[in-house]
Amino acid sequence: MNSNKPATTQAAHSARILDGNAASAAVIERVHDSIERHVAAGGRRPGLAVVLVGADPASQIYVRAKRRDCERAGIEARDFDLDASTSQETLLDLIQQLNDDPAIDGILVQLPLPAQIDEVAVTNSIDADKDVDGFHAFNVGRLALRQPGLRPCTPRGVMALLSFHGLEIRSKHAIVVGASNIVGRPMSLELLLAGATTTVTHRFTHDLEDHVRQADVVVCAVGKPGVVRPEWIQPGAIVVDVGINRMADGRITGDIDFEAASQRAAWISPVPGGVGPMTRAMLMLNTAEAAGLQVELPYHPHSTG
Ligand SMILES: Nc1nc2c(c(=O)[nH]1)N[C@@H](CN(C=O)c1ccc(C(=O)N[C@@H](CCC(=O)O)C(=O)O)cc1)CN2
Ligand SMILES: [Mg+2]
Repeated sequence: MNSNKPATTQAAHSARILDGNAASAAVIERVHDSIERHVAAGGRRPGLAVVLVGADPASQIYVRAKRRDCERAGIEARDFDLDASTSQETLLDLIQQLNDDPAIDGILVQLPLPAQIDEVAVTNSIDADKDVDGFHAFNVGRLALRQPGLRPCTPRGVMALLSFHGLEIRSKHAIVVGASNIVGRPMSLELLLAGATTTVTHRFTHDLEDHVRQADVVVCAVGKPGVVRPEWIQPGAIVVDVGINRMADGRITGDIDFEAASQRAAWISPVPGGVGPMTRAMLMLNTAEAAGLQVELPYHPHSTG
């Protein structure tokens, strides 16, 4: 993880770095402290079921990293590695057992799932109180109605990354590029909740350039290098790159040309070392919260609007 460019290669650029490695380490440390205090007082260690179906190489990397994060956070990870040919019925049966297991506080089913399995049916079968990915329709609905419960990890991680660096986004004009269920849509709800004027663009949007040019905050989550051109970025904007694109040489890169965008933006998140580690840190935070623990955060969360 993070074996290529470190997050600190900023000397020649004007933009400051939104450092996901530092911010995520600080969150995991607080989660760890809270759990160890709870266990020392006789409480049960939080348990996370980590379910991986098949052998998608990227998913294997993420799941391995999440299991390592559990060790750092003091969370008991229980591993379920299922064959790629697993039926939907078998997976739903496992989820039912985990829903009923009092030692399990959180259930994570790594996405994407193999084609024979309906992702929506699976995410909605998880007990909403154990839905540490925040993908269940009930939890997304709560976010939409300003009653946040368990919140999707990547959008919550973006908000935490901004807060960690002291960035206030209330009243700013934010654009979300990409409207996926796991990032773009809940991202727009998080930004609304924090009081940003929020535009969501997607594959049917005309004039993406005009929208980006007006934005104080650009969150790009498409998974296509170059989809937002650096010259569209307003000088002084905050740029959050959620894209993860694997290049032929094995390196990963974001959706936006980091070097060029750094010449215009005031703040920018790198790939790797930006949003990715925050996604994993929020999974640890959500698991502690699902276990009923209160975690003192190393930043002031955005007030809700
Ligand atoms: N059940 C879920 N599935 C998926 C989610 C999710 O939140 N829950 N999100 C994405 C993938 N994802 C989490 O699982 C994820 C992506 C990237 C990273 C990360 O740490 N990235 C590193 C680089 C990693 C590398 O070297 O490849 C970084 O950006 O620095 C963590 C989690 C889809 N599925
Ligand atoms: Mg996520």
